[in-house]
Amino acid sequence: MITMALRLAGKRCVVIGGGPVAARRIALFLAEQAKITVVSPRVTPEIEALANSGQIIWHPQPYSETVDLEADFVLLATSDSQLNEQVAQRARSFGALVNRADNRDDCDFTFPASVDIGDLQFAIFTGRVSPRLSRLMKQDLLKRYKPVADILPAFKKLRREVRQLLPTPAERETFWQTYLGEEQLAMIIDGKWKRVEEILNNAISSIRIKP
Ligand SMILES: C[C@@]1(CC(=O)O)c2cc3[nH]c(cc4nc(cc5[nH]c(cc(n2)[C@H]1CCC(=O)O)[C@@](C)(CC(=O)O)[C@@H]5CCC(=O)O)C(CC(=O)O)=C4CCC(=O)O)c(CCC(=O)O)c3CC(=O)O
Ligand SMILES: NC(=O)C1=CN([C@@H]2O[C@H](COP(=O)(O)OP(=O)(O)OC[C@H]3O[C@@H](n4cnc5c(N)ncnc54)[C@H](O)[C@@H]3O)[C@@H](O)[C@H]2O)C=CC1
Repeated sequence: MITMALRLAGKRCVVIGGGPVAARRIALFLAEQAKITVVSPRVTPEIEALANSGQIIWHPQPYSETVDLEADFVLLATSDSQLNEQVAQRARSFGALVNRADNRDDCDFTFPASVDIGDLQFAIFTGRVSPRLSRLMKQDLLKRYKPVADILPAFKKLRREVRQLLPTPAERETFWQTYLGEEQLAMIIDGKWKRVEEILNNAISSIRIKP
């Protein structure tokens, strides 16, 4: 299995069904600027608002064979399993990649639980075993790694300084291996970034004063 971050700008995405599961996934595709069409007699208020503001197209009707499934991605999120199955087959005949919210074994791709904390991003899969566990681990990661996300801007500056001071990749690798290890990560998680920053700054200063 390959896990990857896809660029979806301009890609066509058709969503059948408009409940909370569809709403969650629409938000993800929309954030990547995909072109989204939803077909569903009823939708959540979030989906309705997106349609009203022209960010997505909503056809307020049940699925029928006349629905255009020529798309890059088709998300099946109705509560009718038989329908999901039937549409999955038709969508694949048009070459679309299919996700079915109700059947893990009939998905060409699946959604991870994703956590964004500033520039820090995690994607969690459980091999399709327990989405509930994914959700719980997501909460745990959010709490645990918030301090790491918070120091990324300061870290960016330090990394730039090291890059300027040490001309070769090998020297930079050695620097980071020497001064940033498991112990320092544990300190950052523990809220002791200032101490780690001091160590790194001292190390950088000592390179500066070398002849
Ligand atoms: C295989 C996969 C395919 C896919 O849908 O892409 C799939 C399938 C199914 N989910 C089901 C149920 C639930 N799903 C959630 C929640 C999430 N489900 C997500 C992903 C995935 N769900 C893919 C696997 C990813 C992996 O490898 O872990 C998350 C991570 C991402 C997202 O949905 O955006 C999101 C976490 C949200 C977050 O980020 O917080 C909850 C909990 C809740 O909502 O609180 C429940 C109820 C409790 C439970 O069952 O655990 C059912 C049974 C339906 C039924 O019983 O009818 C199926 C069908 C089946 O298993 O066959
Ligand atoms: N993968 C996941 O993360 C999860 C998957 N599920 C599964 O996904 C399904 C959808 O979940 P929810 O959004 O919570 O369900 P929901 O019942 O709130 O929404 C279903 C949507 O499908 C629409 N719909 C029904 N018949 C239709 C038709 N013939 N044509 C077009 N649209 C139709 C409804 O109008 C509604 O908008 C659940 O039935 C369950 O099997 C449930 C929870 C999480």
